[in-house]
Amino acid sequence: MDQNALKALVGQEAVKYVQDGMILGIGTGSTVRYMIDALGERVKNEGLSIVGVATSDRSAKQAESLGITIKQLDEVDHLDLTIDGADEIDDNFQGIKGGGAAHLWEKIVAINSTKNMWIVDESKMVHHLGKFPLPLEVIPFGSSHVLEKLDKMGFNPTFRMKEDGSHVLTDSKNYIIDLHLGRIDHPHELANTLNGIVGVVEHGLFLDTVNTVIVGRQDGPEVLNARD
Ligand SMILES: O=C[C@H](O)[C@H](O)[C@H](O)COP(=O)(O)O
Repeated sequence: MDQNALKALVGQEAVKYVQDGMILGIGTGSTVRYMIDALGERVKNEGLSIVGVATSDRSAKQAESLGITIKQLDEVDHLDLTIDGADEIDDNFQGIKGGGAAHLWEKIVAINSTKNMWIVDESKMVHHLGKFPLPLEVIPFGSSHVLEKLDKMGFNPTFRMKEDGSHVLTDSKNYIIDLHLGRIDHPHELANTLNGIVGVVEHGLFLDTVNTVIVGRQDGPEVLNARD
């Protein structure tokens, strides 16, 4: 199976955990796209009744096009389960997200969700975080000074740019700075440091967040329980 087939596999597996009446957080990314497709099938074929809260405009649009009811986070009083992708997951089930520039909304949805499930192909499982550049969502105002500060701190930062030379913009119209760290030995310490930098809205370290990971492996989906 190629990478896309593994992504489709975990997307289809994840929707088996969705129950009638749930309020579901819907993540973002190429893996979640398959999950949304599979969810749309269940809504259409089984009459599954759920409300989705999307972590990006793209996911909301796709879900609505498939007949899935979407509400804003502030219109619901809780979320039962959120299904999202990830860029890296380490041996302690800590993760990096934000490769698709959606980690701010994803984190807000995740912390308001009773349970969090991540779906990934096996290439995302790593022993140590940090090979994947760590995304930061930053306010455009003064962002070059934030970049300079991050550079002086040794974080090897770059703005994420489009091919036309303009900044990648998040759904909140902010910029993304990627930190090329190579290896993150102390993710909680790094998270605290980044939380203290004015102008950084949110970083892509998702620590102590996920309950269940579904990994797409060549011999089928593997379900890992991270924490209850
Ligand atoms: O910002 C994007 C999200 O955090 C995605 O969930 C993450 O980047 C994984 O995306 P993909 O499934 O496309 O690898």
